Amino acid sequence: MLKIDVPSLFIAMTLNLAIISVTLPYFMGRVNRAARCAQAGIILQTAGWLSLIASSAFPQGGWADHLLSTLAMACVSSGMVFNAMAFQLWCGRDASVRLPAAIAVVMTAGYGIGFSDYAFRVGWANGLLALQIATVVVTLCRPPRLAVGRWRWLLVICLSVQMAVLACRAVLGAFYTDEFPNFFGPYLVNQIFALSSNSMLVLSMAAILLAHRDEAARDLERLATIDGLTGVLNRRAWLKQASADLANSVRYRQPIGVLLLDLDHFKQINDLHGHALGDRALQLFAAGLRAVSRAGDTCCRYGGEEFCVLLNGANCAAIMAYDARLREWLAQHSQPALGFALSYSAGVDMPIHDSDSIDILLQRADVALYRAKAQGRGCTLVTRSDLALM
Ligand SMILES: Nc1nc2c(ncn2[C@@H]2O[C@H](COP(=O)(O)OP(=O)(O)OP(=O)(O)O)[C@@H](O)[C@H]2O)c(=O)[nH]1
Repeated sequence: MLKIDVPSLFIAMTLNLAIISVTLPYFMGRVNRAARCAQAGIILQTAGWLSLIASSAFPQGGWADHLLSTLAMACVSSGMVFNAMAFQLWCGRDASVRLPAAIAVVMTAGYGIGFSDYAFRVGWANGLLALQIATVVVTLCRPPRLAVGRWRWLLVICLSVQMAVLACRAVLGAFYTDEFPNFFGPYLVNQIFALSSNSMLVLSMAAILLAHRDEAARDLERLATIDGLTGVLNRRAWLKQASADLANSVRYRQPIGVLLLDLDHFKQINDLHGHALGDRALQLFAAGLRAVSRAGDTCCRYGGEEFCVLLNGANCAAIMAYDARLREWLAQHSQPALGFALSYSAGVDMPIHDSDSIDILLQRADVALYRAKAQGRGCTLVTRSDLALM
């Protein structure tokens, strides 16, 4: 008959947790809040298990046992709070974990106060830890704000197993104390808990690393598509999006247009006010584009001091209205923010033939922009006079 030695399993698990706590920051890096929360959660869980094992070295019910066991409960439950924060962040939500945090506080306080009553403390601690995990499972099951991988379901499985075993321990400890008189004894529920804790630890680590990899992939995607200085799309990402939008607008016979914008005398701005203020002018301009854009408008930094907007569902009048809103926004904001008025020239184009590509639209808009510059800057011209009728 196979003998399952409960204390050895718990010691092995605590050792694994300790090794993970030390090595995880090295492999994962402390790159963002979610990673730091996950690492803090694992460190606290390790501290909790170490305290629990240390408590068994002292006389049962004595002050050292009382202190170390209560500390263990505080660490384990707050470790779960930090892990829950990481899960929230990885799902694209804010790190709100009020309910698990409140359960951690209430559970630890009640455990410390009622420590002398074995049935109470075991029922209370295990029951509330199970409830705390249940709140985390429910949150994980809610639809995430970001497209996340299957790690979410892996965590749901791991946590649900832990929750079920904790709930059993709560019931046995509180109502069938004779069958569950201590934590490290060779009782079936202890053996199941020790085995499941070990295997769930391995699976949870895999899920955490997968979640972290998901996030790293999202960061890379963002870096590859967003202009670092202004926060709007870069040219490559915009061209991809604009080509798809143009194809759709041709298919569904919807109007669409391109507005190519170039800041006026930007070299002079850099020369007179310095490169840093030049950068701020670019950021302000991008903020203006975002402020006046509506759903369906996609703007990007086309390069240097040149920007581009694709206006879905917009005819020429709507594009000129966008342009007027932008000029008004800049008139209000550029002087107070920069100390000088920021102006731009722009060219507008819309498709003539179904086969017109986004590159052709941009080429024609660039010709109109060139004419606007030649006419003295600070104005927006359309490529052909008949566009105004579209
Ligand atoms: N501060 C800053 N300047 C930039 C950036 N990218 C490009 N520039 C500057 O933008 C200036 C563009 O100058 P030009 O192409 O001569 O255009 P301009 O001075 O705006 O003249 P017009 O377009 O004819 O009105 C150059 O001096 C570039 O160095 C940037 O990221 N930050």
